[in-house]
Amino acid sequence: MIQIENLQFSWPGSARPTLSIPEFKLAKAEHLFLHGPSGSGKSTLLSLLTGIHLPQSGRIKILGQDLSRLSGPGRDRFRADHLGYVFQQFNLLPYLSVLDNVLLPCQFSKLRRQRTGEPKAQALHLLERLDLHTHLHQSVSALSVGQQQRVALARALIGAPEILIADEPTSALDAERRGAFIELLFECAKEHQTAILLVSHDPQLAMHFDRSVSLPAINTMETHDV
Ligand SMILES: Nc1ncnc2c1ncn2[C@@H]1O[C@H](COP(=O)(O)OP(=O)(O)OP(=O)(O)O)[C@@H](O)[C@H]1O
Repeated sequence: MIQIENLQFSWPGSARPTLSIPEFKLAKAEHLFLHGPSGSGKSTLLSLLTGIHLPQSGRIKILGQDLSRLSGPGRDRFRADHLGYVFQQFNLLPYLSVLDNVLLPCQFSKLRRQRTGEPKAQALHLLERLDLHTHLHQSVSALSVGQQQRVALARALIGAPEILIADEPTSALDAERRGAFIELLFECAKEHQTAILLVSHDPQLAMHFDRSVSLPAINTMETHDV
């Protein structure tokens, strides 16, 4: 699903690479928990896996596709077709309703639209599972941070992408909502054989995953804030 070889990435102006990863793999349908100290490069790695940034050297293959071989618009299309993602800042569109935000991936990707069959019905189902069905037509900017986090999960899951990438997706949720969030995540993943790569500082989440990896263990650069 994900294959990294000899990856090197430096932020512009940085004296040394943030990431230097000789090898990393995520298998089909594998659920991986990624952790590491603040500043160790977890979000940077996710931005490379989602094709938002490109490494200066090395290779990232997602579903066999080398991301560096795609154009910018090609990477956007690839991401829309195959990846569901929940970013730390959610990246919801504030002027759209909850329902329309969840439906967005089906507008950007014909593949995701075809996989859902009936996008609106699936959006409603996901929002109901996340206890957001009474907020369907509300603007997302009027929601609490925890509610926005759950909208971002529903948006990531619609249309059954092959890989779900999530950066601290439960940080704003209370224990009960975190339980519902994780339950839905794994239920959808099981149903569609979705691989999950989830970054979190919450060690309690690790037990739900097949494998737990510390970023400093795979990154040969020592970058974290001490
Ligand atoms: N847009 C950017 N431009 C320049 N440097 C950046 C940028 N984003 C992150 N960095 C730097 O890259 C390093 C890794 O940051 P990153 O956000 O990937 O860490 P992280 O492990 O996700 O941290 P946290 O757990 O606090 O979210 C840090 O030194 C940070 O300052």
